[in-house]
Amino acid sequence: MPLIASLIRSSRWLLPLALLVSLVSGFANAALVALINQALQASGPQLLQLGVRFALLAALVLATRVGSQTLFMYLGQRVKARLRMQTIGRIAAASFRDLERCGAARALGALTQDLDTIVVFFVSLPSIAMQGAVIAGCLAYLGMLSLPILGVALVVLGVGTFGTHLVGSRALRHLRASREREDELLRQFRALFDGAKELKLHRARADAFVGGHLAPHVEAVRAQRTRGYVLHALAASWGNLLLFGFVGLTIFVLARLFDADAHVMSGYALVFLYLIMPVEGLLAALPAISSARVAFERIGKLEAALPPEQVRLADVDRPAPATQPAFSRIVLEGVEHRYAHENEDGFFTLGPIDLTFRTGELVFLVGGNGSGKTTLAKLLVGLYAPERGRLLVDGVAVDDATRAAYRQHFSVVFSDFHLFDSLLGLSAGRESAARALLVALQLDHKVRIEDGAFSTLALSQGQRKRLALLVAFLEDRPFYVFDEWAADQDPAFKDVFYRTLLPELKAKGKTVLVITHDDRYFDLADRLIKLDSGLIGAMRSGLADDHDSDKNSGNDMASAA
Ligand SMILES: Nc1ncnc2c1ncn2[C@@H]1O[C@H](COP(=O)(O)OP(=O)(O)OP(=O)(O)O)[C@@H](O)[C@H]1O
Repeated sequence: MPLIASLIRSSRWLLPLALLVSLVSGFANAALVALINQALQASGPQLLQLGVRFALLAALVLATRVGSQTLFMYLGQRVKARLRMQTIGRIAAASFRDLERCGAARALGALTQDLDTIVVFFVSLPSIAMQGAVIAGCLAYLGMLSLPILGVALVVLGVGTFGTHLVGSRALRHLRASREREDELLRQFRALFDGAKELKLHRARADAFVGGHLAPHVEAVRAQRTRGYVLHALAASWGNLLLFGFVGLTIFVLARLFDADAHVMSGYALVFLYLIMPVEGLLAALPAISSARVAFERIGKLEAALPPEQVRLADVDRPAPATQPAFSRIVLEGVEHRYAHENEDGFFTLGPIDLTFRTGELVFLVGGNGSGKTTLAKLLVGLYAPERGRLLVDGVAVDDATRAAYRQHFSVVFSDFHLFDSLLGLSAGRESAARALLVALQLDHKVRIEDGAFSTLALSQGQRKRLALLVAFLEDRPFYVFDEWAADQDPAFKDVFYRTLLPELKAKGKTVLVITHDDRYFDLADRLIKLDSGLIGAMRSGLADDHDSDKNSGNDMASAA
């Protein structure tokens, strides 16, 4: 698995060191058996010498055990942090469309549950390594006592491994399937909170959701996990059965056949007693190993589902020129986007769209629900790459490598905006401007800005939208897009938005696209574009030279409203 290989590489010398310490601990532990067996036959000064060696060896076992456990704990947490950052990096670098397709539940599951499973595995690695070393050491001692019996032990080991592998792979299938179901559960858990109002207000809905939706999923996960663990328990029992069979066969049959003396017999007894614990320990670790395998697979799959956008970072970091406009024209040329609806035959197709936006224009985008306005905005601002057609900035086409840089032209408040609780990515010098905006947006009695953070986000939806507008103003980008921003505002502030704030932006030379249903203000726009089932249905232009730049601009303005 490439993910494991990269983790092993990134741990550099720590993992081999931790493994080495575990092996030393395991072998030292096995050496104690031989020493104890010798001590059983010894007397006088030899016994004293063996006693000192026993004490030293026991100290070594304890010290290496503590050492390996500490190292693996440290490694486990380091691996978790590294994987977490790697996964976060992948999510942050993925395209918006891939993020939408993937969904938050899957990514959250990977970032929490799968990473925890991997850490549990890492933390159990020292005991696995030590137990492996004890078994190897015991087998070596067995070989010193009797080579034919070692041969039998190896055959038994082979049969045992084959059997546990067969059962274990079936168990793995169940664990894999139950983990998939858990992503769905995570999605449903979110609905418990997001839909709390709707559930509280409708008893039958709450019962149907909890009893009819959540409970069967919880039950299915339980059943599948249990099946997986029971199969692992069966594999472990199979291993134990073979061990006991081998011990019985050796003590009661083979030792007699090979005529073993008392020293060899006590050696067998000790080796077997010593073997039982680590063999059981290793078999008990099988579910943790399988779960970690599933977790690694899932993180790998998530990373494959979220390939990074091809970005020329130098372009993204380049500051936008403050004095001259960043563009004079943005052109959408035959642009199309299609959503495939899962479990449905239909597709929603936006476009082909031909449009031109110029510096300092105030454009209104109108249209019925589901006509494609937000989708068009996402295409315009570069969140979606057009499936057909292209975007041009002053004649230069935007491509995969320049799309991230292109997006930096826009400040957008979507209708499902997210408000961060601090002014991320804005210089500290913007705080005084932010305070002035709080006053202008009539929020200064509610919210303060301290150390670059809002004092509260516990606000009404309309107030939160004003804060989102504040953030957009602070960004001071050349192109503004507002998606039904005024829908939650009171009539007085709606008026401020349309009659004061928008003209101010325009006066500053900003291009503004306003998605709106407020027909009272349509006359304020330089241009009105109407979308109808994904196509531009009508346009009204206030600019004299507009009609020659847009192929769709010949329609009558009256029909637009
Ligand atoms: N993430 C998505 N995945 C699949 N289909 C989508 C997605 N977002 C929107 N759609 C579909 O695309 C169509 C257009 O949606 P869009 O949000 O662009 O419309 P809109 O004009 O902004 O609507 P409204 O005025 O209701 O906000 C809808 O029919 C919807 O079913």
